[in-house]
Amino acid sequence: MPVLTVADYEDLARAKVPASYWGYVSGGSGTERSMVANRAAFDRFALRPRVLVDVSTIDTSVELLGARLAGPVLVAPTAYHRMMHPEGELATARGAAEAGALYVTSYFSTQPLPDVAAAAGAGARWMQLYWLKDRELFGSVVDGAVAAGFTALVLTVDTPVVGRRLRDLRNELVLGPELRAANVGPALGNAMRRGEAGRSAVADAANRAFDASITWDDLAWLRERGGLPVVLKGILTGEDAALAVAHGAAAVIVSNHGGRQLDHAVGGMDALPEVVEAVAGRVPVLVDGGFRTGTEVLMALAAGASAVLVGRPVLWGLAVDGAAGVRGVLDMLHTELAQAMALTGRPTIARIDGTALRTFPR
Ligand SMILES: Cc1cc2nc3c(=O)[nH]c(=O)nc-3n(C[C@H](O)[C@H](O)[C@H](O)COP(=O)(O)O)c2cc1C
Ligand SMILES: CCCCC(=O)C(=O)O
Repeated sequence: MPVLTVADYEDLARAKVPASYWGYVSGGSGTERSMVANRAAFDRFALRPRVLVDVSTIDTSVELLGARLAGPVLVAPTAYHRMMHPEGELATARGAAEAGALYVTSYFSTQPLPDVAAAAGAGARWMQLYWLKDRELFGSVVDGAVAAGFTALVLTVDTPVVGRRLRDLRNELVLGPELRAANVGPALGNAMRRGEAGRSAVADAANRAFDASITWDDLAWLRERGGLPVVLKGILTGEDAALAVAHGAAAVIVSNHGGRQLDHAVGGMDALPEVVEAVAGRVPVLVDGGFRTGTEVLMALAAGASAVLVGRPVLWGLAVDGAAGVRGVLDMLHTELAQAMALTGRPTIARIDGTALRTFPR
C-alpha cells in the first residue's frame, strides 16, 4: 500500500509501538475534548481560491527568527523519541534537517543535546524548556542548549502541573531503561520505577520537578541567562499574547499541547485569530494542534500564523522509518501545502492572507 497521507503513517506506526507508549503518544487529558477541539476547528473554515494567477512556480520557503526554512512546518517538541525508534532524537534531527525544517527539541530528549546538534548539522534548531524548581539545574540545561548551538529557547507555559492523562494512568506508564531523559539530571530523567496502579511515572517525575510558581516576572531571568530569543509555547488567549509581547517574547506558539494539558481548552486554530489580533504583527505567531495536511497549514497561515508545528505526525514517521520517515512526513506536508498554494492562487507564503479564508460562525 503506498503511503499517501500523514494518516497512513499513523496506521503503520500503530503496529510497531508498544501499547503503553502508543497510549502516551496518542492520548490527551481528561475527556480528551481539547484534542477533539483541535481537529474540529478545521470544519469552521473554508478556503477562498483565486484563479488565473501565475502559479507555475511555487515557493513555500519562510524565514523565522533569522532561520531560513524550506517551508512553514516545524517539528513540535515531543518527549522520549526512543519510544518510537532506537536512534530517537538523532534520527529526528537528521530527518528534519534533510527536509529543511526547524526542529524544536524537547526538554525530555533521550539523546544528549550535543549529539542532537551534531545530527542536525546545519539544520535549524530551538530548545524547549520546562522551568524546574531546581534553578541551578534548570540554568545548566539552558547553558547546555546555548553551548550546543540552539538558536532560541521555547518555554512551555501550559504545564505548571501535568494534565490527567487517563490512558497513562490506566496503563501504569513506566519507561524502559533506554528512555532516560538525557539532559535534565537523574531525578527527573528517571521514570523507570515499577508500575503503580492508577499512576504514571512520567507525570509523577515531572510533577515533582516542575516549578508551578513562576510568573511573567521570571521571564527576564531566562532571557538574561540564555541570551537567546525566548518563545512562549502554550498561549491560548489574546490577553496572554499581549503580556508575552510586553515581557519580551520573541514569538508565541498558540497551542493546547495537543490536548494533553487543560481539558476542554480552546483548540489551537480556534484561538489563533484572537492571538494574531492582540500581537498585531509585533512578533511571529505560530500555532499547533491537530495539523495533518498541507491544506490545513495553509488555513493557519491565512488566519495570520507565520508557521505551524506538528507533534504526533513526526513521531509516526519516526516509528515507521527513522530519519527517512521524519523527512517523509515533513516533505509530504510541504508538498501538500505547495499544491494548495497553486490551487488557491497564492504562489508565495507572503501572498497567503486573510482573503484566502472564510470563517463560519459557531
Ligand atoms: C508524545 C508527546 C510528547 C510531547 N512532549 C512535549 C514536550 O516535551 N514539551 C512540549 O512543550 N510539548 C510537548 N508535547 C506537545 C507538542 O509540542 C505539541 O504541542 C502537540 O503535539 C501538537 O499537537 P499534534 O500532536 O496534534 O500535532 C508533546 C506531545 C506529544 C504528543
Ligand atoms: C510530563 C511532561 C512531559 C512531556 C510532555 O510535555 C507531554 O507528554 O506532553
